[in-house]
Amino acid sequence: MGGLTIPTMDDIDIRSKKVLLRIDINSPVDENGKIIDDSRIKAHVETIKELIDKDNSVVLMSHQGRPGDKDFISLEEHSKLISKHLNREVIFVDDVIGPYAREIIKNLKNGEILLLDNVRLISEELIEAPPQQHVKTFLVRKLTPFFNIYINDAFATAHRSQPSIVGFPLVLPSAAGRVMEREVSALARIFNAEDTPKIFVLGGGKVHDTIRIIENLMRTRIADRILTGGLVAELFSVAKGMNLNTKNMEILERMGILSLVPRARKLLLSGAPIEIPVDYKVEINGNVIEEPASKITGVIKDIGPATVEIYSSLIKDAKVVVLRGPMGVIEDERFRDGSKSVLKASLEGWGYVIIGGGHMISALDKDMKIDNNKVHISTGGGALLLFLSGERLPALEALSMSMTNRVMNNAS
Ligand SMILES: Nc1ncnc2c1ncn2[C@@H]1O[C@H](COP(=O)(O)OP(=O)(O)OP(=O)(O)O)[C@@H](O)[C@H]1O
Ligand SMILES: O=C(O)[C@H](O)COP(=O)(O)O
Repeated sequence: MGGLTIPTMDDIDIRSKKVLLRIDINSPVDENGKIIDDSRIKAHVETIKELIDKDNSVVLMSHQGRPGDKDFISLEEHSKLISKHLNREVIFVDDVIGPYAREIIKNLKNGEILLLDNVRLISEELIEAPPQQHVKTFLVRKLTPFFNIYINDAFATAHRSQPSIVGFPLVLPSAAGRVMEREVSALARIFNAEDTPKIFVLGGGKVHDTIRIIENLMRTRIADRILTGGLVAELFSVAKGMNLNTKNMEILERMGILSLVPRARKLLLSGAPIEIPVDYKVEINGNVIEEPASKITGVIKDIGPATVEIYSSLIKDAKVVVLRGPMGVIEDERFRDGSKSVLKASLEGWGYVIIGGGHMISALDKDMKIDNNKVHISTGGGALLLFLSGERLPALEALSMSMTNRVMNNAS
């Protein structure tokens, strides 16, 4: 991807070794600190299974939240969920680099799995710095001697230049795990010039990030069409000179979105193929009504049925469809139709579909048929945004560097 080649588990000898496996099981938790969605945990089962089947002993490392936040919790419950999905025992140790953890790592036998506690208990893990600096951290220096191999399966943390992500690849033979590998090869399709037409369906509330994505799509001339929803659509509607009425303008102002209007105008003037909704579902005094985009009186909450029809027909002809961010306020059942309909059209079309972002993924219904050969559901949030903005992901750079280092070491 982006010219980077990264080693996978097929490129290194991973039999009967002691493996350090960086995963991302950072999960949403409720007010009592209980995990409410274990999809990231489930995603890593395949990589762990493969390592165990190859007679390795596996030490799992992950973060959860950040110090000071409510979701900064121990990984004990995570260990139980990994164990449940793997159907095998997972030892948990409430330590990361201390003598107790190191002793257990040292004595771990082939076929055994150990989960270390939240790696962000080690303050070094919060520092963003280049790999060469992170090689010198206590985390990397204390743990490296116990391992033969480092595998990074944490695509969702690929945008962080932290020691557990970029430090180990410089000192241990390293490779991408199966989740990382799948993400990278699926996302590489986005920048493959041969797969056209490509349609991007961009919605949600992270408008500052999304405008960077659109700027990159223009720079790289990757998108044939960009269909907007959510607050992204409102920004481009204002930039096109539509009158969204005072209430919606106040919301955009409060969220700092109006400051992006000049950038949005510049994109439109440079010929960006951006489509905006022709109608919306709005809320007025608790009631839901449909209004044409030219006559908005309520608060915009979803794209309307005419827009769904136009977007769906465009999506069905695409070779690659990328969906990120919902079309409306999907937390409210009354405003989920827009997101569900564009998802349905994408799944029914003949193109390859990439779905990213927690909200859009949560709009997938259980009865929607998902063909894994043509649908990729990304585990990445921030990492996916950065990737789509055309920026390099430190995790991939470090894995790529590890390969160059190995080639050089073998030659000397
Ligand atoms: N018209 C709208 N007005 C206000 N909020 C909106 C509107 N449309 C969508 N949203 C909000 O956008 C939020 C989701 O956007 P966001 O960009 O965070 O997407 P995401 O897919 O969840 O991203 P990630 O998983 O990376 O955090 C939801 O909380 C939703 O209510
Ligand atoms: O959920 C995420 O985006 C990743 O787990 C990274 O977490 P962070 O934003 O706290 O670094």
